[in-house]
Amino acid sequence: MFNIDIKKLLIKSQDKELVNISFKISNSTALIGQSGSGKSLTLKALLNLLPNSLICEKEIKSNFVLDFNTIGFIPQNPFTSLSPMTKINKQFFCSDKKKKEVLKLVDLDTWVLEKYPSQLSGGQIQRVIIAIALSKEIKLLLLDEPTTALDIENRDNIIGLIKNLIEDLKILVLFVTHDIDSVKDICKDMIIIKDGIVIEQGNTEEILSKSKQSYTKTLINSTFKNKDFRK
Ligand SMILES: Nc1ncnc2c1ncn2[C@@H]1O[C@H](COP(=O)(O)OP(=O)(O)OP(=O)(O)O)[C@@H](O)[C@H]1O
Repeated sequence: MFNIDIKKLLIKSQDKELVNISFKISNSTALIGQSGSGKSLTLKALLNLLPNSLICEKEIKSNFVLDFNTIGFIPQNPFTSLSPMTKINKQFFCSDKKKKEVLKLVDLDTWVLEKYPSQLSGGQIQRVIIAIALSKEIKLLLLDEPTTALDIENRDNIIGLIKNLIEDLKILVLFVTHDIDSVKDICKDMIIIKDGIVIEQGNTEEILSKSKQSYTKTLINSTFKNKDFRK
C-alpha cells in the first residue's frame, strides 16, 4: 500500500506563520478544521500550487514519486473547474479506451464526451472531474470539499462513489471537508487542525467517539448529525 509521511510542512506569509504541521497518510484520511485553519493551503502545498507570495518549507517521504502524474485533485466547485467552451471529450488527456474505462468507474456513459459542461448537472460534472483525475495513474486523490456545491442527492451519490473508488482502486485519499457525516463513511483516519496546527490525529471512529480535545468535540457537535455513532 502507498504511504506518505509529511515530516514537516511550514507555510508562512511575510509576517505570519499560517501552517506548521506534520502527518502521515497511509489510508483514506480526512482533514478537518474550521474556516481559515489551513486546509486548502495544505492541499496547495502538496500540489506545489501555493502562491509565490508564500514561503513553504516541506520535508516529505513517500513510497512513490509525488508529482502531477500521481496526484489527482477534486476541487470544491465543479461548475468553475472545467473549460466552459470545450467539449468534455477534449478535457481528457488520454486514449479513448481509457476515457471509456474511467467514465465507467464513475457511472457515466460516453455520451457525456460530446457535451459542454453547461449541458451537465453539477453531480455529472463532478463525476467527469473525478474521471479526469482517474485517467492518470494516480496514487493520491486530494478532495477539497467536493460536495459543497451539490444538492443533497448528488452529495450522497458522490460520497458513495468516492467510497467505492477508495475500496476498488486502493489509492490514498486526503479529504478536506466540513461534513463529519461523510468522514465517517469514507475515512479511516482523521486529522484535526486549528490555526495551522494539528490538534489531534488518528483513527476516525476513536476520535469521533472518544476525543478529549474540546476543539474536536465542538467541531463534531456542530456538524455531526448521526448521534448514534457516538458512544
Ligand atoms: N495567499 C495568501 N496570503 C496570505 N495569507 C493567506 C493566503 N492564503 C490563505 N491565507 C491565510 O491562511 C490561513 C489558512 O487559509 P486556508 O485557505 O488554508 O483555510 P481553510 O482551512 O482552507 O479555510 P476554508 O474552510 O474557509 O476554505 C487563513 O488565515 C488565510 O487567510
